[in-house]
Amino acid sequence: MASLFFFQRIIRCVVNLLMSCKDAEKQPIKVLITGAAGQIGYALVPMIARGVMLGPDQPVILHMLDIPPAAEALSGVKMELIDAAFPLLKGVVATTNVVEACTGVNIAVMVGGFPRKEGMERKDVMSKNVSIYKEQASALEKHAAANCKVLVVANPANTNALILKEFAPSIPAKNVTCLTRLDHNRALGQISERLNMQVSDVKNVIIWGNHSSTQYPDVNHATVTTQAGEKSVRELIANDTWLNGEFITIVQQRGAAIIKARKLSSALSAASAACDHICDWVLGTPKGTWVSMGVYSDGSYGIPAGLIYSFPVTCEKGEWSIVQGLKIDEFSRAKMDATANELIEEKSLAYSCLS
Ligand SMILES: NC(=O)c1ccc[n+]([C@@H]2O[C@H](COP(=O)([O-])OP(=O)(O)OC[C@H]3O[C@@H](n4cnc5c(N)ncnc54)[C@H](O)[C@@H]3O)[C@@H](O)[C@H]2O)c1
Ligand SMILES: O=C(O)C[C@H](O)C(=O)O
Repeated sequence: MASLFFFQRIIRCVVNLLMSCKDAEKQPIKVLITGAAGQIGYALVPMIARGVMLGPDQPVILHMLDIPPAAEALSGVKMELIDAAFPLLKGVVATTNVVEACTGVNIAVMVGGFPRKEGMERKDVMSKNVSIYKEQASALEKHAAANCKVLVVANPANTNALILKEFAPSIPAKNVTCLTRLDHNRALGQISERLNMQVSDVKNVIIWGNHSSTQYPDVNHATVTTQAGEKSVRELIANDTWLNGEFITIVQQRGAAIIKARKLSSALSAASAACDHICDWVLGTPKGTWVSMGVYSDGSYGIPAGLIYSFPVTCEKGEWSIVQGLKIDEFSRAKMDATANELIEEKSLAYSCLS
């Protein structure tokens, strides 16, 4: 009996040793979160520290940036991170200094900015936020790690990302993306609710274009795994009127519906989508599955080059590629062009705000 106990202890020690060697193999990844004292930041940082973004065996160091009026709240978030004793969390920098925040970061999640409030014009948010993104572009360009991957969450997300890309010319265009994964996940959620099926069985919806009410949620290539095999969403739902009407409007207006219900914009779902976006980008999309990401257009599907536009992408070895060759019908073409036109207008508005 005593020897069995001794043997078990030895096995446990060997397992612990192997686990700690495995842990020691991975260098911590430095993740910047701007606007970290805000509501998305508060939901996002524990997810990253728990391994939701980069995997359960990937140590992380969090760099949290906010502005001076939020410094005390930011220090409170740091205290809570320490109190949560996350095993993967190897360090926390909480600062209002943009250079300190950007130094050496491998991933930058840009959440900082002003959310639109009641009575504010689109231009009011645009002018405030694009100047933040112009300034932070330079800091990232000068101080982030080479090959830093950037995800812009703050609205107007596509145009902020474009400004960041244009004012950080040495950061490769393929490294600057914006969040439309929340819209993608919302579309998956609506389909699974309608069919009363598991959301994990639905895949390959597409969000085309802008993270705004002109986005086009497209189910023409989406499928559901059923006991009888893979079926198309259109075939299973068998209601094109709903799919071409109400479904699109629900997804386009979901952010506004959440603001109406919570009196605050979405935060937990936005944080979760940001983790999904980076996780798939870094670790790869499952075979046969694509996701939606706002990326720098190369002219695919006739979308003007030089916009940050949401496309279906697959990811492998830390690189995204736009899914090519999907059939686009007339209905989709019109919606894809309308959201591209809005992005062209936003781009010129952004430049007029900066001049
Ligand atoms: N793309 C998406 O899917 C999506 C979804 C939800 C919200 N959003 C956007 O994300 C942004 C953040 O939303 P929130 O609810 O967390 O807002 P919030 O107001 O709670 O937090 C924003 C934080 O950014 C900080 N900030 C302001 N200027 C900054 C700067 N120059 N540098 C660093 N930090 C700065 C603020 O002090 C604040 O703490 C908003 O623009 C919102 O519209 C995008
Ligand atoms: O902040 C908003 O305007 C809404 C947000 O972008 C969302 O989609 O939930």
